[in-house]
Amino acid sequence: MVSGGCVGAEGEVDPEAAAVERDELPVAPAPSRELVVGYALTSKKAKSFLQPKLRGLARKKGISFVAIDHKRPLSDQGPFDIVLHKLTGKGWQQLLEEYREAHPEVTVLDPPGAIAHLLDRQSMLQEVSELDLTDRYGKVRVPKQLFVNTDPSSIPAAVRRAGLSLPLVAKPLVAKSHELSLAYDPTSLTKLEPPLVLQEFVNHGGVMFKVYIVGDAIRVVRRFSLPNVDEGDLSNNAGVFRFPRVSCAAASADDADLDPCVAELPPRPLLEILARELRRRLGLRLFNIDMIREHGTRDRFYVIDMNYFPGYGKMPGYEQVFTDFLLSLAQKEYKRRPSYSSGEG
Ligand SMILES: O=P(O)(O)O[C@@H]1[C@@H](OP(=O)(O)O)[C@H](OP(=O)(O)O)[C@H](O)[C@H](OP(=O)(O)O)[C@H]1OP(=O)(O)O
Ligand SMILES: Nc1ncnc2c1ncn2[C@@H]1O[C@H](COP(=O)(O)OP(=O)(O)O)[C@@H](O)[C@H]1O
Ligand SMILES: [Mg+2]
Ligand SMILES: [Mg+2]
Repeated sequence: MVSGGCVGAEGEVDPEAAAVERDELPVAPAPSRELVVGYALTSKKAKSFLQPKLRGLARKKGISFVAIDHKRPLSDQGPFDIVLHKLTGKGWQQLLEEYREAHPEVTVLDPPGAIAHLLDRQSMLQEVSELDLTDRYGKVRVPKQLFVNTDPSSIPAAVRRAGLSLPLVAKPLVAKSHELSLAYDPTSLTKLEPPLVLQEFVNHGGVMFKVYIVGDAIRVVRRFSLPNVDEGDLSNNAGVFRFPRVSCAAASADDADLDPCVAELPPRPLLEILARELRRRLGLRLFNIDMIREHGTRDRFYVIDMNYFPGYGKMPGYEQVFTDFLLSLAQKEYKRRPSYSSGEG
């Protein structure tokens, strides 16, 4: 059996923490009053995220979660120290932007503009692609992909021109739509419904890695994924195969008896660089990366999906990670205040 694994980001040096250690900055006392975290989430998300264990631990640490009415101005509610949100809709975006402008002292997780980058599968992987990460621990790439918004009959020619090889994973442009399919042959490409992103299918042994990011913390879990496709499958299959959400919670692969070459977690230093760079480039603190290892290699990885504020309720130890993260934000905000630097804090 391959044991499950968690990756922490202890290797990173926080310059502020280092300064405190050297006694160059006074240590900020924990905020003496309660930390109020307003949340604007769907009821499904509130249920999966705000589990009793999280609420209980938060209460012990002086954090309270307060539901936000997404139809009313935020300034009439609260006051909040932190706002957590995952709602779409123009009305909400507008209310949130107005609130951010009026209350720069409140940490909004995360800025709507930065989130928008992950809501569209065409822009989602752009930073990973530009980063083109290669170091001694491995390479991280994006599968060759093509955005199509043309007449379906012209898709085979567009695919040929772009030099993409079959089979292709067809993904709706809008990331919150999860109706994906696999197209094995050119004719089946004409049955697809644009706008789509077509991505080369990469064999990876049926296991993928969910890399969860919460501020500076990183945790990784294994999930079952699509099996390899071989030459025989390619010549014997035709058509478009819709596939269900293979990476759902029920399919956690952390306790399965897996081929160690397939199941070995991506090297931690590689994930640390990847997460740090993406946090910085995207301006996001709450997201996840879906990664696969090219079958038959040890160190060639592909990022296939990224999600804003994913299903953290399934991340081992998320209660501790999240409450620590929220407290660290409060500390940072406290240190930014003028009263802190003038020594009155
Ligand atoms: O519902 P959950 O807990 O499975 O979380 C979904 C995520 O599942 P996972 O983290 O893989 O377990 C899911 O991740 P995947 O896209 O399946 O990789 C999405 O983040 C999904 O959000 P949205 O539908 O894209 O807006 C997430 O849905 P929301 O909870 O945000 O609605
Ligand atoms: N390029 C790819 N190569 C191989 N498998 C893929 C590829 N893209 C997606 N998959 C499989 O399809 C699943 C869903 O695709 P993903 O892009 O993560 O969409 P979603 O947002 O619905 O999770 C992945 O978890 C993985 O199992
Ligand atoms: Mg995914
Ligand atoms: Mg997704």
